Amino acid sequence: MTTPLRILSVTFNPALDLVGFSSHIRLGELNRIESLGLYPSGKGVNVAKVLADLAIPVTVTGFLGEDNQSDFVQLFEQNNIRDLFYRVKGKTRINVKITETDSNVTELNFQGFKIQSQDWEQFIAQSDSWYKHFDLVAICGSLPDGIEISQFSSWLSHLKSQGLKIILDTSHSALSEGIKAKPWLIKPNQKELEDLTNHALTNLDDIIYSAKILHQKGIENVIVSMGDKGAVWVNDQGILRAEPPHFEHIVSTVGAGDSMIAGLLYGFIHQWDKIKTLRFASAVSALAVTQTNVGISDELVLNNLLPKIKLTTL
Ligand SMILES: Nc1ncnc2c1ncn2[C@@H]1O[C@H](COP(=O)(O)OP(=O)(O)OP(=O)(O)O)[C@@H](O)[C@H]1O
Ligand SMILES: O=P(O)(O)OC[C@@]1(O)O[C@H](CO)[C@@H](O)[C@@H]1O
Repeated sequence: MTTPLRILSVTFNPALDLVGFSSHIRLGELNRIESLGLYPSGKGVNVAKVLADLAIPVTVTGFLGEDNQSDFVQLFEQNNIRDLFYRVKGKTRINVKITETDSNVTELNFQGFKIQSQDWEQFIAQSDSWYKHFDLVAICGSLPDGIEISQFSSWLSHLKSQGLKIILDTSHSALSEGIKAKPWLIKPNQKELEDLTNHALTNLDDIIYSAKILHQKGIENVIVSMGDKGAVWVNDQGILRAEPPHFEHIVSTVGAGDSMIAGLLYGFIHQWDKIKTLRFASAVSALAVTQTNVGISDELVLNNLLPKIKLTTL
């Protein structure tokens, strides 16, 4: 039997997500919001939450504000998530997420804490031994102020040179600079891919063309997520498209992409083929949009979703 892959999930800029519902948001006016929850989150934390629900051992790291860490600590303890977060002075940010009746989700993501150069230096010194303990490192979400983008990119290259498989799920300059390190997998959504290529991608052919170019540049797996239109996965084995079922009622799309990353990791750990892996990842992410928070709330519902994912080899 082969040794299971060991997973590290990194969140440099976590958040407490304040999730709510309003029939209609009026800009510039007072809006009364129904509270749906306050969840310790951030992209890599969400990935870990889903993996923990799927009974996969996972370690988390990144930066966490020491002044409001209790909800995170409780989450990690209750879910057996190994906590290697580096504590920094101050508070982790709160992000606001509001779903409206028409399923539109408005997100207000705040900037977060500022990382001091000594925090970054200590963090990367610790990361130098990751290759001994982990196989796959998922680096998820935005970079807080204080992390120089060029340092970030050369750090990624260093991790890669140590033999780690890097999954990079970020945006803006962290993505455009990060891909220079040729991560093993990236999962931009359509908007992130548009920003990266500087083109409006109006149809599936355009999206696939751009994904292929990134793949040819040395990124082994390029997966573009397209919200309710599903995802396409370009790698050496070809192009695979997944389409989720249609949901009349969306609770919150927040964390759908993170749930997809967790589902992909689950497939890699079990050495599933590409079709089985993307089917599972798509079902996990589709489940996420029916909930206020990420996670596998009901395995039966997840299993019922699996046959409803349409897969097409293109
Ligand atoms: N409305 C929806 N119905 C069904 N499945 C959905 C819907 N929205 C998203 N998904 C599923 O979730 C996946 C990821 O969604 P999306 O492209 O919105 O990711 P994202 O923008 O990275 O999300 P986030 O940053 O909030 O985690 C999609 O590929 C799809 O499988
Ligand atoms: O500001 P970032 O780091 O890009 O994204 C942060 C965030 O929007 O991502 C998660 C959903 O994917 C949320 O839990 C969190 O608030």
